[in-house]
Amino acid sequence: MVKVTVCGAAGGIGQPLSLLLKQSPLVSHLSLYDIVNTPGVAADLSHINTKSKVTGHVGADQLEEAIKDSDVIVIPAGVPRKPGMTRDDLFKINAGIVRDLATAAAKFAPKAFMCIISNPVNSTVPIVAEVFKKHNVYDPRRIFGVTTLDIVRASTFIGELIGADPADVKCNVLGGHSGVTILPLLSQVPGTEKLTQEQIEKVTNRIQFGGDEVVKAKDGAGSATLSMAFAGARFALNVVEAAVKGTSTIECTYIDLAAATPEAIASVKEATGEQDIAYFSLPVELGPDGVKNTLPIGAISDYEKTLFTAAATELKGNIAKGAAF
Ligand SMILES: NC(=O)C1=CN([C@@H]2O[C@H](COP(=O)(O)OP(=O)(O)OC[C@H]3O[C@@H](n4cnc5c(N)ncnc54)[C@H](O)[C@@H]3O)[C@@H](O)[C@H]2O)C=CC1
Ligand SMILES: O=C([O-])CC(=O)C(=O)O
Repeated sequence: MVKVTVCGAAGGIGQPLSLLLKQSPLVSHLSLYDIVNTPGVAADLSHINTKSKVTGHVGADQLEEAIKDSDVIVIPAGVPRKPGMTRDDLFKINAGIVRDLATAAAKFAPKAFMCIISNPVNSTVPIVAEVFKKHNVYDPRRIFGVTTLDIVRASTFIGELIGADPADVKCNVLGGHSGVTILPLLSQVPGTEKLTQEQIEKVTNRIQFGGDEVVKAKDGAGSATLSMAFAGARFALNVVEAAVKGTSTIECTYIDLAAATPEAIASVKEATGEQDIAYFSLPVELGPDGVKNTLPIGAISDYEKTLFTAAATELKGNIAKGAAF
């Protein structure tokens, strides 16, 4: 029995994400929470002939029921960007939303795997961690910042460039989830040797600012929703599969380095010029308790080293802001 709760389920990400989760035979109860419209979304999805039960819960009064005993909680609740905004500009509104949802999770589903999509991810993950610490239920292995869209974008853009099927292109993307904190490691991807330095820098920048490309194209109507739903479902279902079936999958995800191995922590220190960073996205092997193992960064190019230094400063500021909130 696996209960997955989506908080923000009526939104641009929430609806297609819930649709993709409804298709999984691994989910037995899909619980949809939002402050609006979840009864309709739940009624609609409940007609799909997969075995999971769908329930809709609307408003703070129904949050406990929505969240209670969840195994996985996915949070795409909050406001998206408009052109000209940074992800950090969303902090003012989204920090409080995420804190309140995390508080309910800490009380009613303290063992749930928390998959945080709401931006700014670099800060919202530390917020969730601090809430869980306050309630004495913190396990850093169970809280994840969902950075899967960066990995999905890297596969797509690199695949286009080197003429490979994007589904076969695996590129680790480390660091955080905003602009220069997004660190795609192209030098580790077979087939990129043939790219010029100019091509490498251009595609790196495109991966780092892929979110802006969508925000600009949507022209005031929000940010990535469909590709995010795809990425979010992939991540959440990998977490479920690792927990239920013991399938070992490696996904890059933004975690508290308290859950990382000494080798992985040392590799972050080395790559960032000996900076102390509390949260970082690393290749994580998922298991029955969440983070089972973390892989070190591995060899990186001189160009990638310069990216790590720039990322570290911004990331540290984002983390401190979230933890202090
Ligand atoms: N991690 C990532 O890679 C990505 C993150 N995002 C972020 O995901 C978030 C959601 O984006 P969209 O779905 O496009 O926004 P949206 O505005 O379409 O949907 C957000 C939903 O959250 C709900 N909501 C607001 N306050 C809530 C509360 N207190 N409790 C529960 N639900 C609440 C709204 O009613 C709405 O249905 C944004 O912060 C966005 O920046 C977006 C794309 C990628
Ligand atoms: O760009 C945004 O604001 C939404 C997001 O995080 C992304 O698409 O990567």
